[in-house]
Amino acid sequence: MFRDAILGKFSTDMGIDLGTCNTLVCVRNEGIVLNEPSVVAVRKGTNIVLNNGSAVGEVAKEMLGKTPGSITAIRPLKDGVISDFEITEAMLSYFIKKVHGRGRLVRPRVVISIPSGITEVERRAVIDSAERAGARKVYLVDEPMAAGIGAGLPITEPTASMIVDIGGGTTEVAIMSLADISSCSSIRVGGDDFDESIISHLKRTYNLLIGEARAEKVKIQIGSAAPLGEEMTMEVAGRDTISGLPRKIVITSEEIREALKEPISQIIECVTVTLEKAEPELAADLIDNGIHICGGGAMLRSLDKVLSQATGISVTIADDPLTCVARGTNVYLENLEQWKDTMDQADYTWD
Ligand SMILES: Nc1ncnc2c1ncn2[C@@H]1O[C@H](COP(=O)(O)OP(=O)(O)OP(=O)(O)O)[C@@H](O)[C@H]1O
Repeated sequence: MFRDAILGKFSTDMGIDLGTCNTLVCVRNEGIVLNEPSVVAVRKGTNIVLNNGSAVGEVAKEMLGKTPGSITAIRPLKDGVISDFEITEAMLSYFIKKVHGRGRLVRPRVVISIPSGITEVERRAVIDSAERAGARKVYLVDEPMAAGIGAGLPITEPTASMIVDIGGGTTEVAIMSLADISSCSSIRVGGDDFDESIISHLKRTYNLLIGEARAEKVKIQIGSAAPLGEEMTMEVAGRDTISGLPRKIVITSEEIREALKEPISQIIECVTVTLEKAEPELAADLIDNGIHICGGGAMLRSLDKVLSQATGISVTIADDPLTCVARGTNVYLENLEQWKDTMDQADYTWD
């Protein structure tokens, strides 16, 4: 305790929401200080990060799908978990250095939010990556708890709070009460699967190939889960799979909605399964308390409406849904001294 307090004076403890699409870093008393895409650009076939280790985040995302033969832009997390250990380490190392500053003498303590459904091996990979990236001590917190806190839900009270966090690679659904998770489910379906569905639809229907970045633009510009008051159209360019040449087409919001039906119904099923597992008293509370949704996927037009129709419970989109988990992680960070003994933790072994 005393050692931590002294070391804390020389380091900047930080909270990290390590996401499939975006990584957010917060610092005690300062809030969110970094919000960048979880992308790293490397020399092809190696783990050498370009620009002397700084081709990470926004710079690297711009390269996704546009890299020449010698460069690859990698997303080191897939479906909410680390799929490329070394690249994740390089990415975390860059972010930690950027926030912590090279001049600091002592390695920081780091609180990281992780999906609740991941395996012990996957948890260990997060801890190892953070330690090797420069953390002195790593504390893990459950993403749904952090999301609930970030959304301002009364998760410590004896009443049910339900959060649905629709990220890029995963959807986490949890019912919480008295500062604990009562029931939860997680599926490896999220906003990225919406993009994949759009890519498949254009390929199947129009023989047009588009990349992930363009599919995401289509989703954000005209994507929806329920009919819109005024339907929209959008021009999309890609490569014709038959002629091999670039081509432009005009698509409608109706057809994109149809293409998104499959991943949306998987998310709805995950929510209803969690509701079915809830204790009767907590299920009853939810009639009044409603469901809160967050994560970037929650911003898909009328997803809240469709979810409410399917469950019969009111659905609210949390304020600033993309930063909910990071803001909740920040609350853990602010209370690290009081709460650290209750958090899943791993020590850095000093030589
Ligand atoms: N306006 C929007 N409409 C629909 N989807 C959006 C919008 N803005 C962002 N998204 C999507 O949100 C997803 C990213 O959300 P978020 O940053 O919460 O995920 P993450 O935390 O990185 O992922 P995970 O929690 O799965 O690890 C992406 O799929 C992105 O396309």
